Amino acid sequence: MTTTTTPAIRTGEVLISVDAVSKSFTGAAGDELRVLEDIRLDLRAGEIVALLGRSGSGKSTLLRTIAGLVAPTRGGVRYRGEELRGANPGTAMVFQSFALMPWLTVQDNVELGLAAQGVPPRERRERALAAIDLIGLDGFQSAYPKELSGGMRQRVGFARALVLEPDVLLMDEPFSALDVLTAENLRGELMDLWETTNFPTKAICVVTHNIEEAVQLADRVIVLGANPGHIRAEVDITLARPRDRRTPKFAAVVDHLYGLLTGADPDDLAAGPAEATPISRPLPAASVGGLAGLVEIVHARGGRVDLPDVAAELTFEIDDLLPLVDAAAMLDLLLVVGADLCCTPVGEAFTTADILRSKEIFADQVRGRAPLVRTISTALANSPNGKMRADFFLDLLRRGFSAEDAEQQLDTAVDWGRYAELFDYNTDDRRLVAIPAAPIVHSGSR
Ligand SMILES: Nc1ncnc2c1ncn2[C@@H]1O[C@H](COP(=O)(O)OP(=O)(O)OP(=O)(O)O)[C@@H](O)[C@H]1O
Repeated sequence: MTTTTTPAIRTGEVLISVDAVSKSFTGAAGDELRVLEDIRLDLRAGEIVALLGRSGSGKSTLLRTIAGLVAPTRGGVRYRGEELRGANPGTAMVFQSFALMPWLTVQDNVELGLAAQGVPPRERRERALAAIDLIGLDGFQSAYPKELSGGMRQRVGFARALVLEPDVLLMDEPFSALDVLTAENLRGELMDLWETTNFPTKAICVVTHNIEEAVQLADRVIVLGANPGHIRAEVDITLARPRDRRTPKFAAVVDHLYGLLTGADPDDLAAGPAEATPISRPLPAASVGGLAGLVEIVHARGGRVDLPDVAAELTFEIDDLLPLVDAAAMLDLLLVVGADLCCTPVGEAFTTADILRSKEIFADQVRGRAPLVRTISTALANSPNGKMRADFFLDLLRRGFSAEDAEQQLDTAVDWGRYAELFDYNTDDRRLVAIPAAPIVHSGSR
């Protein structure tokens, strides 16, 4: 495979239009779960577009809507001007999980889509062999998936999509199930193929939560915000290819995207902390230990750190680190400035105080800024015996979250409430219990 810095000439025509798409699912309690809100997006020939966002921001749902596998609740998707009525004929998908048929050989797996299109057997065989060759699997056509490494299996996943010669190749976290080195190799090879003029595909749309991957691959990054998923920013990446992640220019783009992903979403700030509700301002999935650890790191390094540096040093995935950043920012313990994290005065007091004082500070912050903790705390204070069933809060949360996310919200609230000594959870009867305020001990009192 050859590497070239000259991009193939492509026309830039609009291939797919996502037109004011909103998508809701029905939650476990029969309520509406809003997952995408008013998404507008064109995919043009010649470009690689990355959909970047945290877990739950609706990236996969958006990709599946573009593929015609999920029907929008409102708005529509057009392929070459035609409104989709089912699967998008101009796309093929590469999945994170490879999604191969274990009982079929590599050859048969690659031929599957062609068979579904009614392509005659002889042509199927020839086209599949060419795709297998293109993606570096020559000689493995008779192997079964279980005989292949993860990287080889994903090559089959690519061959199976590319053999269809789709206008737009859709990829849902295609490298995230692979080890770092294999992922890096396959990404590099895909980019080499993309740069050649005979690559069968005119555009690529890739879902990722990995910022460096987005910068490595994309001409344009769409940053998605959550609750519900919406486009927060669009960033053109004009770095020359092949892209070297060790250059300062590459690092600057990564920093910029980090800032966009971690900074306060202007839409989230519409309501101040006091007016926000448990549903409009969900708790980030961060334990007290995790977020306190992050504040400690920032404080120990002089009160200001570069977030990508810390992530790289700790070998964190952004999905691991961002909830901690969000939680610390929500509680005003850290401030996010671009890609930097700064310790706030409250954060400094929290991290340097003794344990009792640190708990008091934490309690003040969660009462003021974490709506779910405030709601539970107030409800318990108003209940006759200071106890309430956890299911009561779960039912309320299911009006805005999936069953799994509602559980996660309650788990986080209990962890925060427990540390703040506001309430606890009794596993025997699944009730939340208010922790009575400790009596104030005055000096001299007995
Ligand atoms: N078929 C479905 N029914 C109900 N809820 C769904 C369905 N598909 C997705 N969701 C919910 O929609 C939200 C967004 O999911 P989606 O997988 O699109 O997000 P994502 O950004 O791709 O997340 P991840 O990176 O974790 O895959 C989640 O809360 C998920 O639980």
